[in-house]
Amino acid sequence: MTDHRSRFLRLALRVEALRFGQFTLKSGRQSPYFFNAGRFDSGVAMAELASCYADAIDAHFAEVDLPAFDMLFGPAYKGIPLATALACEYARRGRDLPLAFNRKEAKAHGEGGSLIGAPLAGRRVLIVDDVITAGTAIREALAIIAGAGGTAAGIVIALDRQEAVDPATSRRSAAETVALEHALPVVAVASLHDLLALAGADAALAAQRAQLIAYRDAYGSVIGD
Ligand SMILES: O=P(O)(O)OC[C@H]1O[C@H](OP(=O)(O)OP(=O)(O)O)[C@H](O)[C@@H]1O
Ligand SMILES: O=C(O)c1cc(=O)[nH]c(=O)[nH]1
Repeated sequence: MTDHRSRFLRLALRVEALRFGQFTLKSGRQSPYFFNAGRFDSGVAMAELASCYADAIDAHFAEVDLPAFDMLFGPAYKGIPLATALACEYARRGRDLPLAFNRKEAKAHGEGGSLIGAPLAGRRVLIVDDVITAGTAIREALAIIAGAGGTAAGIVIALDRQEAVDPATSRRSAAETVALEHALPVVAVASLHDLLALAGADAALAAQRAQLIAYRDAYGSVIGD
């Protein structure tokens, strides 16, 4: 497993952003695990997370000659601190990227509207979010960017849960579906596959493995090892 994957998973377990139990997802599915990006709730934890995102992005785009994106967008709510922390990490690495995010409810006073930050028009925008399950949040973000005159250049998430939108009809994951439909790269720092690999090698996680596999077999894009 590449360094940024295992660093991220161990960090997420340490700050209890990754937890095991029974959770209801936005899609209504009952999941034996949950990734709560709200638990990166200190400067050090958020800075470490941002460095994992930047390493994953740089590894993915290493072969591209021109900068593949020139702006970051964080969808409300959890994408907002993630995109902001990533912008700070890129500044630390010598790249100053414009940054924007949205409000879930438009504001009628003051500056008004639902977009905050640098203008999206004419930019190649990298969407920064925490997790993809069914892809609903990412589709909304794509519509916001297009509506504001920007061009989506890619999507980066911390965790790809690798779930099919409707497993009865297709086992293609939501992330792969969005990638194909919009011809966009979807970069995940880590995936359920990586979490299962870690669970297989780590005695403290071994007890979770059977439930993760049962869930993956019910909803996942990948079945079997
Ligand atoms: O792929 P999906 O099925 O859309 O699920 C993943 C999305 O769900 C959560 O967002 P939520 O809408 O709960 O908002 P939050 O960021 O305000 O917590 C999460 O932060 C992802 O953005
Ligand atoms: O599908 C979701 O709603 C979801 C899954 C997850 O692991 N984390 C999260 O914030 N949302």
